Amino acid sequence: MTERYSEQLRALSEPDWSAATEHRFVRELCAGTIAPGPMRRYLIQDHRFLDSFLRLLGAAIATADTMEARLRFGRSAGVVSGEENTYFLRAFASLGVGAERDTDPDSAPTAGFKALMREAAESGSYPAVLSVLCVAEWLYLDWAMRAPRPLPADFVHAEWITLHDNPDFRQFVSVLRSELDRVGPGSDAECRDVFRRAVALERQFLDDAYA
Ligand SMILES: Cc1ncc(C[n+]2csc(CCO)c2C)c(N)n1
Repeated sequence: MTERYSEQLRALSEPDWSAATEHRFVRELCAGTIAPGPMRRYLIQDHRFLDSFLRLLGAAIATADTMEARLRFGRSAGVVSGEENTYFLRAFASLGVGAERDTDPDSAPTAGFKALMREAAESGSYPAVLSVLCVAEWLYLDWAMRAPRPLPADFVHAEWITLHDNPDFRQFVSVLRSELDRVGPGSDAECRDVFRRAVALERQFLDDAYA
């Protein structure tokens, strides 16, 4: 039996995929034991990631080759712009994040992600855009769905997990994987390159929370 194309890409991205999904940040977040310092640093950097991510979703809306996919990306853009953004604002208030939200420089992995997302968006290539989106969503679902229950009491921890493991999000990851299975093999070299670089950056992004 041949493996799904998206699963082949995931396997090729090892050992970075497992290093990210089993990262110290993930373990401490899911246990509710993560120190405020790394949580703050992570969220400040991640909020910047979200801005470029929205641009990438815009590129997916623009480059998708079916209307059905375009509609799905449009709905996801609404979620990221709504619920997800308010989580950041409430979490910043709870963690006492002030001016550093704007003044801290971009970390190297944040800058790398912004560059990769811009590159994919500007390529105009639906398979390249899908490769980055698929990593950013599927890798998060992969660790979030394995979080031990009950979830931590602090909403800063618990909500970051449920944002990445809920029925709508699972369905979105399933669409992204099906789309990549469908169009990826026609642009194999490009997808392998972009997917692998995105997974390496995910791992570095998590490492950076403890830098
Ligand atoms: C470095 C980094 N990689 C992936 C995600 C996950 N993520 C980012 S935007 C988005 C879409 C809607 O939730 C998702 C799942 C993240 N937050 N930070």
